[in-house]
Amino acid sequence: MASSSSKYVLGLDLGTSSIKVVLLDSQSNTVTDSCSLPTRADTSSDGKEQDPEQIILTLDQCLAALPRDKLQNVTSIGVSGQMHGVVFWNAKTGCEWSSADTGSRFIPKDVSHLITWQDGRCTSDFLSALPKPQSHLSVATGFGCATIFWYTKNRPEFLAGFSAAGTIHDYVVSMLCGAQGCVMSEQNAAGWGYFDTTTMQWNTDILKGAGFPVHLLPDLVNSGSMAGETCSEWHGIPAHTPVGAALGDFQCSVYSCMTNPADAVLNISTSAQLTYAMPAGFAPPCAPDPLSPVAFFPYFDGSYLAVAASLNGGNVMATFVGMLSAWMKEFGVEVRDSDIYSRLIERGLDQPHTDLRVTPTLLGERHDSAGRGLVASISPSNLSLGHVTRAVCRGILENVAAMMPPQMLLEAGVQRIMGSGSALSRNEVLRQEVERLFPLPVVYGKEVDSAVGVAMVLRDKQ
Ligand SMILES: Nc1ncnc2c1ncn2[C@@H]1O[C@H](COP(=O)(O)OP(=O)(O)O)[C@@H](O)[C@H]1O
Ligand SMILES: O=C(CO)[C@@H](O)[C@H](O)[C@H](O)[C@H](O)COP(=O)(O)O
Repeated sequence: MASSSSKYVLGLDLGTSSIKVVLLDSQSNTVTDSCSLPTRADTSSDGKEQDPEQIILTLDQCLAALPRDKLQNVTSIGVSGQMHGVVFWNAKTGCEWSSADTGSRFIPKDVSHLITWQDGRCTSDFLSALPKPQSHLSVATGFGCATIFWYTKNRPEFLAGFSAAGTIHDYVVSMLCGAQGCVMSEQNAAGWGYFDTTTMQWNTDILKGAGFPVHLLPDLVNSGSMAGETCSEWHGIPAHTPVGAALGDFQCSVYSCMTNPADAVLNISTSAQLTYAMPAGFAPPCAPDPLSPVAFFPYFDGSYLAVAASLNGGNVMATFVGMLSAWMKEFGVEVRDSDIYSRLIERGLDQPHTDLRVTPTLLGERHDSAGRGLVASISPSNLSLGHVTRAVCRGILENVAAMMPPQMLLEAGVQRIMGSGSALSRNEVLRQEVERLFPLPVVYGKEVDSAVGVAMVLRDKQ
C-alpha cells in the first residue's frame, strides 16, 4: 500500500521483444513495482516489422499489473524504447481513447506497422546512392531516415496516408500528450540518421534536395526535456501529468547502471551494446566512418558514449530456440520456448569448453552489412546441445569483443563492466562468456534496466 505522501515516476521501455514498466519512488529512488511482458508483435519471423496495436496492448497489460493507488500518485512519465525504427501515423487521428472502470487507455488508429532496426530493405547499393549525411554518424538499413527514403523511392503512395512519424516510443509520447505532431529527443534523432549532433539539427537542406518528405521530420528537443503533459487520465494516472520526450533504450540502460566514469556497460537484450563514456569535452569526428564498429552516440548534456552496437545479441539465442522449436514441431513435439531456454542453458553450463566455433552474425553488422553467420570446426564429438549452446553464447560475446576489444576498454581507463539486459541476466552461459573474455570485474543489474533508467532521468530532471 502506498503512503499518501509517496510520489512515483513511471518508467516505460518499449523493447524489441518485451515491454517493461517500473514505478520509481521519487523520494527513496528505489523501484517499488515492475512488470515485464513479451510483446510478440512481429508481423513476420524476421522481426522487420511489428504491429503497434499489439505493442500498446502489451503496454496496457503491464500497466494493469501495477498497483492503482501508486499509479494515481505518478508525478511524471518517462518513455524509452528500441531505437532507429520508424512508425507513421495521422497526427489528428493517431489513436482513439476508451474508458473503463480500470481507467482510460488509447488504441492505435491510422498507424502504420513499426519498421524496426532489424529491417533490411535498404541494400548497400540503395544506401550508397543516398546523399552523404552531414553528421559523424553513418546511415544504415533500419534507420528511420533510410526507411523513409526507401518509401519515397519505392512506395510514395504509402507515405501519402500519414502526416507524422517517429520511433514507437515517440508515438506513445505523442498519443499520451494528445500532440498534433511529434517531438523527438536528440538521442532518437541521432538513431534516425541525417542528424547533426553538434548543431542539434536535421540535415534539412540535404534531405530536401534529395526529395525527402521533410514535413515528416519531428521537432527536436534536448534529451531529458519534457514533451508535454498527459491529455487524459491514463490507467489511473491523472491528466496533466508531465511526460518526458522519448529516449533511446541504450542510453537509458547506461543511465540505470553507470555510476562511475570508469564503468563500461554491456547490455544484451534483443541486440547487444558495449559502451563507455567519452571524456567531457569530447567532440565527435566531422565525418562518419562506415567501416568502424564503434560509433559515438549522444548521451546527455552534450556528452557522448562510444558504443559497439551489435545487431546480434539475444536475438541469436531466440533464433536458435525458434529453430529447435520448429524442428521439434516437424516431429509432432511441442515444447514451450521457456523450457527450451532453460534446458539449453543447463546443458551449456554442463559444457564449459568447446572447440565448435559459431560466428553468430545472422543479421550482419552495420559496419559489415554483407557478413552472415558461420559454423566451423564441426566434429562428431561437439554436436551436443551443450556444445552448440556454449558455442553460440561464446560467439555472441566474441563478436562484441571483436567490435570493441578488451584492450580498447583498458586504454580508455575502464575498470569495471556493468552487465544489463534480460538476455544477460537470464542466461548464465552468456555471463560466463563475458567473464572469460573481458579481464575486468563484471557487476550485473536487474532485468528492467532501460525502464529504470528512463524513470531515473525523469526524477533527476524534476
Ligand atoms: N526464458 C528465457 N530464458 C533466457 N533468455 C531468454 C528467455 N526468453 C527470452 N530470452 C532472451 O531475452 C531476449 C530478449 O530480451 P528483452 O530484454 O526482453 O529484449 P528487449 O529489451 O529487446 O525487448 C531474447 O532475445 C532472448 O535471448
Ligand atoms: O543500435 C543501437 C545503438 O546504435 C542499439 O543500441 C539500440 O539499443 C536499439 O535500440 C536496439 O538495437 C534495440 O534495443 P533492444 O530492443 O535490443 O534493447
